[in-house]
Amino acid sequence: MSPHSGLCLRGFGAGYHKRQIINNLNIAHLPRGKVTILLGPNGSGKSTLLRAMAGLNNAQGELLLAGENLLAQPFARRAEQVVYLPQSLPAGVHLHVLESIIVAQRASGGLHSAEQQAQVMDLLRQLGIEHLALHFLDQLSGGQKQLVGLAQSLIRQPSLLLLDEPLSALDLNYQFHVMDLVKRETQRRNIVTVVVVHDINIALRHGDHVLILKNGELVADGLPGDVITPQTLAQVYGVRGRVEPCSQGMKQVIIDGLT
Ligand SMILES: Nc1ncnc2c1ncn2[C@@H]1O[C@H](COP(=O)(O)OP(=O)(O)OP(=O)(O)O)[C@@H](O)[C@H]1O
Repeated sequence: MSPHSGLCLRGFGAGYHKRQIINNLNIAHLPRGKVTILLGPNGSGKSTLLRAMAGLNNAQGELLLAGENLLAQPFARRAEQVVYLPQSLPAGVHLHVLESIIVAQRASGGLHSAEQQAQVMDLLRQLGIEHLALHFLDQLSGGQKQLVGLAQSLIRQPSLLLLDEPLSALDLNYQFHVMDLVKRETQRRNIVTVVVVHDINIALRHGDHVLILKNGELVADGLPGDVITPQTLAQVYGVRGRVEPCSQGMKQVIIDGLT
């Protein structure tokens, strides 16, 4: 596949009014149809990077999607292509789940109502939360809200999907379910997806590609099995870890302690 069809960052910078967090970041190619996992310690700049890509923080340099620089586009045009799911949904929204997803769908130029509703219900079914369709958002649990946020993001049909810790409030079953769905939809829609997680084993198991940030700098960019090594675990997180095959042959990380 041509590298021009995916996402490429050149001399990318991001930060806040008085504080630059990321300087001159270069990422050669994040492929379409693949899930890239973004790892890094607390405060390393993961959310800042995702928010800047979505146009929600200051950004400089080039953010090329299929060769087109998103930073040069008006915000409304970029918002059609890029969806960012924050770590938590805004509080105090008194809509029911179905309405909130239809609002997101309309914001990106949706369909007519019967078709709209069928598409939303199908997505809720795939996420295993169709029973929550008529519940109010402000009466859901943390994990249920997170699943609704994911439905709001997926319904908008972005070309670049940025998910900031979408698993943090989910139980083990939903973590697997969500990563499977995100992977399936990323492939089916042939989009670029970047997911922030803290669980190294999720990255190993579900990532097609891994980026690791530390202090706003890229310290690894490659296949999960190539970049998640005892050396990077020590360098990035200050832990002693082993990467071992489990009984089914899949790689897993075991942490023995601090370095
Ligand atoms: N609104 C803000 N204004 C100024 N600095 C900020 C702001 N938000 C975050 N920062 C700073 O930017 C740096 C990177 O924060 P960021 O939230 O991007 O990290 P992260 O890698 O997503 O962390 P975590 O894993 O803890 O969510 C931190 O030092 C943080 O203090």
